[in-house]
Amino acid sequence: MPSLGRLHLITDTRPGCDPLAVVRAALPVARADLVVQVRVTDDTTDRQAYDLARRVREHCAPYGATCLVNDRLHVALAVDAHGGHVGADDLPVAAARRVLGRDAVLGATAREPDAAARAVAAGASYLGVGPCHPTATKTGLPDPIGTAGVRAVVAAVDVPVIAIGGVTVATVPALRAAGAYGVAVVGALSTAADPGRATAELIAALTC
Ligand SMILES: Cc1ncc(COP(=O)(O)OP(=O)(O)O)c(N)n1
Ligand SMILES: Cc1ncsc1CCOP(=O)(O)O
Ligand SMILES: [Mg+2]
Repeated sequence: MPSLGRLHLITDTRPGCDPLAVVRAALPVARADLVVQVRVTDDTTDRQAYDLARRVREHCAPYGATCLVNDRLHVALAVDAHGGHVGADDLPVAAARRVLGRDAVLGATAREPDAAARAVAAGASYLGVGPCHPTATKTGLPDPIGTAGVRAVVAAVDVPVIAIGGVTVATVPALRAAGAYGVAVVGALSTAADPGRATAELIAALTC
C-alpha cells in the first residue's frame, strides 16, 4: 500500500458546490499527497454517489492520488476506490475491513484514545480525529477536542492520525505539533476563492 497522503479533500456536495472543480484544482498541486474522500449528502442517491466517485477515481489516477469513499462501501468497491471511511453510524470497522479487503485503505472516526485503539485493533489503517475546532459544515457534532485531544489519540495508536473539523491553514502547525500526520478539510477548499492556491498553502503547512 502506498504511504497515505497528508491532505484529505472531502467533497462538498451541498447545493451550490462544484466538488469536481475543487478536485481538479487540487490534484495538480497536491498530486500523491492528496486523498480525495467522496462524501455525499444523505439525500444523494447511490447512482449519483457512484457517478461522482467514478469520476473522482478517474481524475485521481494520473496523479497517484488516493480515492476513498465515505460511508457507502459498496460504492467504493464499485468504482475500485482505494478504500473507505466509516464512523459511529456506519458499518463497524471490522465489518468494513471484511467488505473492503485486507489491502484497502480504511479510515475510522475516533475522538478519544480508547475508541481509537479499538478502531485500530479492528482494522483501521488511519483515524479521522475530531472535530478539532468548531465547524459549521456538519451539524450535531460533539464539542471540539482541540489540539490536546489530538495529542491524546496520537499517543494511543500507531497509525496516521488525520485531524478534521474547522481545519484551516492557520491551524495546521499546531495540529502537526500535536502529532497529526495530516488533515481533512471540507470548507477550507470548497469555499476557497482559489482552491488550487489554498491547496498549495495547506500542503506547504503540512510538509514544512
Ligand atoms: C477523515 C475523516 N474523519 C472523520 C470523518 C467523519 O466520519 P463520520 O463520523 O462517519 O461522519 P460522516 O462524515 O459520515 O458524516 C470523515 N468523514 N473523514
Ligand atoms: C465530516 C466531519 N466530521 C467531523 S468535522 C466534519 C466536517 C469538516 O468540515 P470542515 O473542514 O469544513 O470543518
Ligand atoms: Mg460516516
